[in-house]
Amino acid sequence: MATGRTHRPATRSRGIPEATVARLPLYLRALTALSERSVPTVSSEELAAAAGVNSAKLRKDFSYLGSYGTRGVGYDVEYLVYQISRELGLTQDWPVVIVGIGNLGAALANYGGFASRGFRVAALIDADPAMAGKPVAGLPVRHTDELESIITENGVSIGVIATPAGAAQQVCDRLVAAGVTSILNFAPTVLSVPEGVDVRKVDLSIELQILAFHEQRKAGEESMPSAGQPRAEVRAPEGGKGPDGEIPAVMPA
Ligand SMILES: NC(=O)c1ccc[n+]([C@@H]2O[C@H](COP(=O)([O-])OP(=O)(O)OC[C@H]3O[C@@H](n4cnc5c(N)ncnc54)[C@H](O)[C@@H]3O)[C@@H](O)[C@H]2O)c1
Repeated sequence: MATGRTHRPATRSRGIPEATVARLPLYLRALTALSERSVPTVSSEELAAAAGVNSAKLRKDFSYLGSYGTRGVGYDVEYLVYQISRELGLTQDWPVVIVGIGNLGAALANYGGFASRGFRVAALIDADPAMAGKPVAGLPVRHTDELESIITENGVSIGVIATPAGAAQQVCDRLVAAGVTSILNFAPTVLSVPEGVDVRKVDLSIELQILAFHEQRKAGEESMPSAGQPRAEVRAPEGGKGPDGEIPAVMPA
């Protein structure tokens, strides 16, 4: 769902391509589900299907981790969960701040899935003085005046921006100046960041627009005259569909 824009090379220094890094969370999600069902091993085909990824690509991805599985047995689920978590840096706790505690920011703050994946919401920050001190998801909202001290005191390196688009760049600049080096941006605007700062953005309306494209194409196919008639070519967005008909809108190749 997120599109990334980083200043990093396509291959990280440890030799794992960015596209592989982007698929690791998909494998981890599928493996975690298997682990919760106490499944001990999984074949590359089964795991690829569960993650919505091609199995040859999965084997190539795992070779970067030095994980080749055992012929006839497959991959050890628990070990892969550990290995991928370690590779993604999830074996440590990441304090995160959310800036902009409106409809979206409050919903994100209330989402329990961050904590279970190693992301602790350290503080909720908003510019509205009327919100300061009000509890949201068990945390008092802090005023933006405190942004820099909150970042420093909590050792925060990841910031989430859920402000209106017009405020996002200024919030981003303050976060970066205070020491944040990774930003998840929900505001519908492109952020400028210095070298070494990673930005991922999430835009559900872009996902809906891609689905609308496919809906339109399906409707066009249904009303198409029989074979032999000329038809206009409609190109699918880059990436095409996944194995289960899923449209990987932003999955890197
Ligand atoms: N990415 C997505 O899929 C998606 C989905 C929904 C909303 N959004 C975007 O998320 C943002 C928030 O949407 P919302 O519905 O929660 O809006 P909202 O108006 O309910 O909340 C915005 C909050 O940001 C605060 N704010 C404004 N300027 C600020 C600043 N400089 N510093 C700190 N806080 C500030 C406001 O006081 C308010 O509490 C918008 O940009 C919206 O377009 C994105």
